[in-house]
Amino acid sequence: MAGAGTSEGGDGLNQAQRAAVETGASHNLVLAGAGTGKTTTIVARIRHLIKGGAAPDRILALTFTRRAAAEIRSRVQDPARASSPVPAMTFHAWAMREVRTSPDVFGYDGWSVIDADDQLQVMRGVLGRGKRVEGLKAAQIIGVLSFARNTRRTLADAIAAKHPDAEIDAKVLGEAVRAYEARKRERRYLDYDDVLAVCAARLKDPAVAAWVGGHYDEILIDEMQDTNPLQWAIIDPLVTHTRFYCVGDDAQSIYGFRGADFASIHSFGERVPGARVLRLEDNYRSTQEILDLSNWLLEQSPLHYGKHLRAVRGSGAKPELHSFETPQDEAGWITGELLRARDDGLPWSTHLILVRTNYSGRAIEARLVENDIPYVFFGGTKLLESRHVRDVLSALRVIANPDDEVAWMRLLTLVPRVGDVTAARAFDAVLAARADGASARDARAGALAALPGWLRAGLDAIEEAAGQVDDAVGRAAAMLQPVLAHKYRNENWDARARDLAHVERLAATRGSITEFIEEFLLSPVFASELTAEPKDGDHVIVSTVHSAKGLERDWAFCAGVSAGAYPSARSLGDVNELEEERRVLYVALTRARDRLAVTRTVAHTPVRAWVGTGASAGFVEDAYFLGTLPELLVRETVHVPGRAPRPAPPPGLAVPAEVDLSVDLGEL
Ligand SMILES: Nc1ncnc2c1ncn2[C@@H]1O[C@H](COP(=O)(O)OP(=O)(O)OP(=O)(O)O)[C@@H](O)[C@H]1O
Repeated sequence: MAGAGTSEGGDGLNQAQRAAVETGASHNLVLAGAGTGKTTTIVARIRHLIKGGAAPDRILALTFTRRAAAEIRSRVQDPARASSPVPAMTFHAWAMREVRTSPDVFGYDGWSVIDADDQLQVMRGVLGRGKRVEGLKAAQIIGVLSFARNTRRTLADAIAAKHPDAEIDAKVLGEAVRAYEARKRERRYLDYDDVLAVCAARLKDPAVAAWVGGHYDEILIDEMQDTNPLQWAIIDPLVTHTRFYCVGDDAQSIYGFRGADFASIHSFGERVPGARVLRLEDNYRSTQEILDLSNWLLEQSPLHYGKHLRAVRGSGAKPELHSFETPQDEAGWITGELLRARDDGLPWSTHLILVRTNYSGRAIEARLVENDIPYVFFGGTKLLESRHVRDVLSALRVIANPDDEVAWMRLLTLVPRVGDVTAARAFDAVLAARADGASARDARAGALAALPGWLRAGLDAIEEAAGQVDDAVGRAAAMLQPVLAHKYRNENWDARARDLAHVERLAATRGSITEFIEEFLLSPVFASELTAEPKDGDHVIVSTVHSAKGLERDWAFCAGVSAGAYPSARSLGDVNELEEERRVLYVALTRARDRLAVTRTVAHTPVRAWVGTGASAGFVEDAYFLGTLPELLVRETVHVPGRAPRPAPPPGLAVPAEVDLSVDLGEL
């Protein structure tokens, strides 16, 4: 079995890591492969800065997820010294914090942040008012608009990239988008992309850039490969005012669909004058056999990553490849392995199960539940995006921003016998009263007079508790409890009620309703992370690959690595999407320390997909990543049971019978 990773020096870092931690250059990019210690290095760098005298609050760590931010904070924090924590947060959360703490500089005071679901409501409202766009649905328009903004392309270019075959009337689309933007302005909404766009726009002013940059000695960015051009537009103007320390792996870039351009990391040196590029090449996580399979996968790519991971830990067991007939068989085998390991004394926390999508994990989750195996799912529904939570938040949102039409409509239509028309009329009355100078409370008193009294009284009570956000959440949940218990009576209401208690707890330390909602919209927490109550904290992790960055476990099961899923049939025909799919599988394979089991269901036919329409259309043949896998790299087991041949029919049945296939015409 592999030995422990060897580190030189007393700080647990190897030479390349130490050089990366102690670098004296103003700007640095640590370009490194999976498991080579990027997180270790970023944490050591922050400690190094603090040891060198930097105040923790003059350091900023930007991460891709709330979990990664929490991990950095906890690993940096020296329990012996109660120093103030280093700010570590997601890019969006930080941009919003800048906007909120300096309204004189950024403006947008009193505007509300809306998420994808609200954006869709606003867009549907626009399309419903006669701006129909043939060829694109509301969600697709929102998607392509976001892609254009994150990649800083024109909408026409984004359409050409995302919907090359759609026949769209550009003028009609342009009008719909303008109407959508006007609607957002009118309602004082900032969507997810606006938060970054406001920052990027204001930072173009050199005085603003100097002022913001002046707050930090160093900004560290994790997962730099997933940074998109809009985020670069925030980084660029700050380069002359603070130091940047970026860490990334081009082979782990899996957010191209959101506009990230993994190749931009290669031009870091040119984009950031004076930048030093440092490399980490020794993998401390996995055994060489696991890395051999991961290296092979990257080598099959037409892109040149120039990466070849070496295992400090040396040799171990070969990765396994298991083929099953159905996803249920696959799930059954995985759970069987977990139970066997448990019998052998291994804790549940030995295991990580990686799935491609929330949906594809269902069969495995069902088996885990059936076998009473404690697990936490990473990925899935974001707590603040689930319907019942949104219902309760709508009551808080109308207090935080009385002009919030989407929230008003959601709240009012929860009231029994109130439909869209009555709700819209009540909302218009709130707006009219406010335009006449009425306070929010008086506006509600008039506009909601014809609706049940509990609504007005409940909203007044929430407003009174607004400074104590958990209390405000509790009051909103209590006000809506009867209607929600009825609405979700057949949809697991008890579990939903428990979620609401979690939301109340999350709100406890937040200063205002706006701060609370924005923080959790911009850096989401997954419902399952909070609600799972694993025994003794010992549990299996099931994670989508996109939520698995930074994770590692002794055993990793990569499930559903079947033809049609890796790459997904959707991405066939587009080389960029295809290569992104390869990187998704690469992230999955590189999570295992000792045992990697790749499982799949066997395809009965080669994967062929019809791609595109018009002249460019055609069938794309099998592009399964493991189609050409050399035998030597894995130990393969085929679990498909041989089917017993069907017995021959009894002699009387074997005579071909003619069947009446004509349709009954009835009265015709
Ligand atoms: N110098 C070292 N000596 C011993 N172990 C190390 C060293 N550096 C890193 N490790 C260990 O290697 C593993 C991977 O490190 P880390 O998670 O920091 O890598 P990473 O580059 O961020 O990985 P990924 O990008 O794949 O998530 C961890 O278990 C870490 O503790």
